[in-house]
Amino acid sequence: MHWLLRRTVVTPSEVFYRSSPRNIELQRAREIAAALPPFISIVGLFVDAAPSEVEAVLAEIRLDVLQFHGDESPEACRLYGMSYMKAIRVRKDTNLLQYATQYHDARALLLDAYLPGMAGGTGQVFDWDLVPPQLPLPVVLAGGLNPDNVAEAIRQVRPYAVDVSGGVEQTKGIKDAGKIAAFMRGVQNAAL
Ligand SMILES: O=C(O)c1ccccc1N[C@@H]1O[C@H](COP(=O)(O)O)[C@@H](O)[C@H]1O
Repeated sequence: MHWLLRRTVVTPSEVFYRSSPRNIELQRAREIAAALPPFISIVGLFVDAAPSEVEAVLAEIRLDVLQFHGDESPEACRLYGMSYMKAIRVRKDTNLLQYATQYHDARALLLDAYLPGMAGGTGQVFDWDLVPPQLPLPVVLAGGLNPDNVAEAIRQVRPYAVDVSGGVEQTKGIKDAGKIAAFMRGVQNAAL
């Protein structure tokens, strides 16, 4: 789920990554997409998926944005001619300016925590001081955000949007409406 900060817009993500507890089958993803009101963007999350896998999803569901959360090259991200976000798992020596150049046509860089052996969705926060203030691409801040820390994260990083998964769940894969509402209040409290 992503929150754009200038306007409060919520964009749901559908996870197409078999190793994730949040992985969703095509049929269910289609049902969710069909139930959404108009003007809501749907993000499809992939981790090093084969092009045939991404194409199979695109043939069934109208995704608006692709979120590449693995080690996809810029060329791999461009294969579909669609808007995409590249997720970068940030650690001390990550050169985000270099990534912004490599993925210059991405709609945003999505910054997540680095945890060895894990693609993402870890619920871990990374050191927000590692985000340079003048990145030339919009930043979607992710990684361990929750209702208690999101306002501080926004004040410190000033991202274009925030993204949360585990921080608004009851159990892995099951979202909690109360926590989502609390998270939204946290976003509004940041008062940029
Ligand atoms: O949600 C997952 O299981 C997942 C698996 C593989 C890659 C990314 C995944 N989720 C995304 O990770 C970030 C941060 O999540 P969290 O808030 O720390 O739980 C977010 O973009 C999730 O959509």
